[in-house]
Amino acid sequence: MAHAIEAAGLTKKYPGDVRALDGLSITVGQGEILGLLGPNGAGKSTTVKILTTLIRPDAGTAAVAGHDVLRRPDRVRRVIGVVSQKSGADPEASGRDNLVLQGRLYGMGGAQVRRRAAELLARFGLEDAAARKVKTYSGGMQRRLDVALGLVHRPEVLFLDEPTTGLDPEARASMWAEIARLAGDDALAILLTTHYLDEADRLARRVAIVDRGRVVAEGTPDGLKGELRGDAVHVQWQEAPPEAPVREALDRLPGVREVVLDGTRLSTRADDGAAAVPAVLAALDQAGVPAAAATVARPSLDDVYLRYAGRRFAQADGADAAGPAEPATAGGAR
Ligand SMILES: Nc1ncnc2c1ncn2[C@@H]1O[C@H](COP(=O)(O)OP(=O)(O)OP(=O)(O)O)[C@@H](O)[C@H]1O
Repeated sequence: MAHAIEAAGLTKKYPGDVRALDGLSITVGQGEILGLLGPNGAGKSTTVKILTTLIRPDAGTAAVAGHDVLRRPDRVRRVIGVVSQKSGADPEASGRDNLVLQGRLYGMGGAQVRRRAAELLARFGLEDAAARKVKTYSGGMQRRLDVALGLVHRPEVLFLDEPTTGLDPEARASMWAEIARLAGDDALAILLTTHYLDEADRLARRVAIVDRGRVVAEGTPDGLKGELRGDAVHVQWQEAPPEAPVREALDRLPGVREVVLDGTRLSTRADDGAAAVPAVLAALDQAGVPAAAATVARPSLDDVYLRYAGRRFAQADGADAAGPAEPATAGGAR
């Protein structure tokens, strides 16, 4: 089997002429986490629905664990685990009963299913809460149970649709560790959809950036960031400056390129960010548009997204999904 997941040229239109997928292609190998990264509405959930046989594409092909999703959906369903955005657990039942019921749905018998439930409760740190109703669980515990439910029947391929949305930092970190173990120790192929750039950066061996229904960039997080030459320089104003003098000032500076002005914030790239900051600030001062602060950062996935999608991730997402930038050198803040 070449790949655990192989999708090529997927297209999908919804009523109202919404083109959710526009020729999307991805592959995921065994033991690999592919991060499908994109803002709200990019087409991530539609991709997962097609690969998990919930909906059919208008065109394109897809196979999961070697089974064609259109011709053998029954086989696909037996080898996949799906953890969707909305919890599938019964809040009125205990964690253990939820796991046992799920196992029975997959045809697992008495002792076997109880053993598997106990194993998963231990693995996900839910032993003490095993007999409690799920509605009394914290958000992090519920999410861990959701992942355990997706694993009861020992799938080969796991789909995790935004697994950490709404979790606090501690619960996110423990979920990340568990997901990494699933790909590492258990050699599961994992398709992880997320709109958190830092999550993709941290977890995924490869990232596919999806914008408007297609993959616009693909590679390892470090590889994608490494393709962006030089440093990212971010400039901040108290109030949005007029665009023309800002652009004219920066156009004249050698080594400064790819200027994107977005309200009070400007992003640009420079071969040597630390050296460029004083020149950038001086040029803006001279042009009558003095900035409040400037910082230098190593390129982030947000910068990668900006390069390929032509807009900032958070701007497309309508939320601060990018997380804080990681400053490598503090520039001339003032
Ligand atoms: N059943 C549907 N009917 C009509 N339009 C739909 C339907 N489902 C999704 N869409 C639209 O298709 C596009 C892609 O949606 P999709 O849910 O795949 O995006 P997403 O990347 O998963 O976003 P999110 O992060 O919000 O889940 C969006 O414009 C969405 O509004």
